[in-house]
Amino acid sequence: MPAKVVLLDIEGTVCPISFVKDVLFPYALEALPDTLKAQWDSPQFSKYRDAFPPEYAATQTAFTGHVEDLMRRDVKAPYLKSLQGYLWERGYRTGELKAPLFPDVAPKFASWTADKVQIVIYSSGSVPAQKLLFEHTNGEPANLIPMITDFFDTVNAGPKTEASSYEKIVSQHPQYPAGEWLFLSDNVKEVEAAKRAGMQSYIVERPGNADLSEESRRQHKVIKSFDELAKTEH
Ligand SMILES: CSCCC(=O)C(=O)COP(=O)(O)O
Ligand SMILES: [Mg+2]
Repeated sequence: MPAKVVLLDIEGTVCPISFVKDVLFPYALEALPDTLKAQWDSPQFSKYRDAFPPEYAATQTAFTGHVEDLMRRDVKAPYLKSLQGYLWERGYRTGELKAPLFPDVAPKFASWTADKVQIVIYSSGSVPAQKLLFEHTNGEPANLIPMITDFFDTVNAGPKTEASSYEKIVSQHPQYPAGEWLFLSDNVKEVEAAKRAGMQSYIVERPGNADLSEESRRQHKVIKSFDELAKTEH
């Protein structure tokens, strides 16, 4: 059945993993010391600080060490993801940060929109960080937000490797049963969770992504570009 909703992962699916690891993460780490010095006790920053475990929210030194450790290990803790979105905001607003979408992404957003296919995002990045990214892209148009119906992260949906998270996302859009959703992700475990929830789901294999096992290739459809999606699939 053709999908009426396309649910998209971000990192490794619409933009390269290297943009996140080599551009966004270093930007956040560089912005951190000045942000802490200027805003540690400010009402606008305290919500990010207080979301950290108390032992790390106690001092700027402990906080910085924990942020560095989490980013080094790419731990997708919601309180880190929320802080990262805050730290990236200035970079996107000043034009220093711009999301390098794969070339097929923005044109496909336009054709899905023309075909009345809903575009929904589900990423470990926080919803505010997702919105910044899609508002500031290298695409044409640069701001893809008007084409996106909804945004989900691990806070409002749950972990991306659990079927219940995909069920929750579907429950937020009850006019579209799970079978009418197509989830696209670079992560095999996420694809498997979406399938357990009744969605259609394919692996997206982009340059720079982790290698896929032969077993994954046997069990799942793998695409290298959104252009490979036939009209019968969405
Ligand atoms: C949208 S924020 C930048 C990406 C990010 O921090 C992240 O963790 C992306 O993970 P994904 O679930 O999109 O692979
Ligand atoms: Mg991903």
